[in-house]
Amino acid sequence: MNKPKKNVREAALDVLEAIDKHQSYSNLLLNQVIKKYQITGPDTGLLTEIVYGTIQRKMTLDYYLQPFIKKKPEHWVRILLRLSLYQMIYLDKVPDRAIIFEAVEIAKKRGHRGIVGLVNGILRSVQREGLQSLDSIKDPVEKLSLETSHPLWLVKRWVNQYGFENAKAMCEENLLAPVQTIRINETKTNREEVCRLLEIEGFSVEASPIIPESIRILKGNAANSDLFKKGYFSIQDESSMTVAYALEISSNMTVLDACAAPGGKTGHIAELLNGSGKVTSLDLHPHKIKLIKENASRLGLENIDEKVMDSRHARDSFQSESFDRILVDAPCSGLGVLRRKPDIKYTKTDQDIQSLKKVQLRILDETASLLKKGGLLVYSTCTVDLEENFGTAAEFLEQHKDFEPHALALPEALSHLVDGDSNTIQIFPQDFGGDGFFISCFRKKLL
Ligand SMILES: C[S@@+](CC[C@H](N)C(=O)[O-])C[C@H]1O[C@@H](n2cnc3c(N)ncnc32)[C@H](O)[C@@H]1O
Repeated sequence: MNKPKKNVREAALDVLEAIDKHQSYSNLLLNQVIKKYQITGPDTGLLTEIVYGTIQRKMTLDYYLQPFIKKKPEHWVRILLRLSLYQMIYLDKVPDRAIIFEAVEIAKKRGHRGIVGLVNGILRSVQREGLQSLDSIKDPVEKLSLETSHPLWLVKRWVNQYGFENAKAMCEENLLAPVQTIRINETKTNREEVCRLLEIEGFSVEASPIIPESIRILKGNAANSDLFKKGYFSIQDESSMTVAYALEISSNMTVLDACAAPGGKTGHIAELLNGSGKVTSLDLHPHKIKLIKENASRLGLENIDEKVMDSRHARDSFQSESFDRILVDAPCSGLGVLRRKPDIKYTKTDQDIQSLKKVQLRILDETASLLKKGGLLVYSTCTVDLEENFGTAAEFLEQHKDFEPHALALPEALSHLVDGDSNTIQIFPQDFGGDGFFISCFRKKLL
């Protein structure tokens, strides 16, 4: 194995600095740095854990560091302190003295002697004196915010919307690493076969108790399996897989996926159509349309038609009433995927929610006329927010008297999460370990 071109902690510092500076997504930057510095094997896991863990716990780490910091340090020094403290508190595998040694070496490379002394001094003081307790914070909401590193406005909002216990369970779940899940491409193979082949390859797997065509990967990264390259499966979260169920797909249907990239749900719908019908997949960004094409070709799906298009102007390109099903898996605040993209929690604001709601309603409004009478329109998001989700769904119905709520069709294992014949579901990350997701279904009236 080649030696990586950069030490893992230094690489972690680079990624964390770039995320803060350029507001870039952690997953994209991490992948770039792994490639650039040729980081492989267990080092990839360690780098990922340090980067994600430090972001996930940023507010808690700052709370612990605060009594030891007398003067505001340079930005990179604060990040170095955070990532070192993260390892000291949450990573058992490396002794504190090794973590401090590494931090000091990085400080020597990057800064002057004063900074080296500062980093060494602060980390040694933490080691000697221990961490200030969170128990001195009397307000339970403020304590939850600091304990789980979720901004106060967000915790307050969730407590108001869902109650303290639900908000707490969600914040705690958001700190856990998600289990990787895959969706079997049933046009090529079946779940038993893929389970068997993955186990031969050395993966540890179990059949999903939630989705009949899904497998949970308990050990290993399924993206590295040959079966992935052969198109036997896609990597997709279980909550995300439930969306295609709500569309009630059957053979020969024409389906519009109005916000389709990178194509997770497009692929699922095309598989359910099993070679018949057609999925028309739109996305605003050409580079993202490329991802849908690559996925379709890997999965061997020929019933997908990808187009770069702003769905807010879809009526210019399609005749009215030309689709049996429409999916609007809308651009959203993403508060249901904080385990995968923890940086979102520090950058999103309640103003973002307001403007996203407008875009979502605009796309729903534009595409509604493209649906055939009797057809189903599904609006979904990967967020947990009452106003954004239920608010948009309610406003859509209010403005479109030709639509009515349609009882959600879901995998059997999720029926207990829906009230009677409700047309909506809010999946919380703590429900079964899937992403937070909202799904709602409307039917266009026949008359
Ligand atoms: C939540 S993601 C969709 C995920 C996708 N359905 C999947 O399952 O892989 C939302 C997508 O909407 C796209 N988007 C945002 N605004 C759009 C618009 N006005 N028209 C079309 N696509 C848009 C974004 O580029 C993004 O890829």
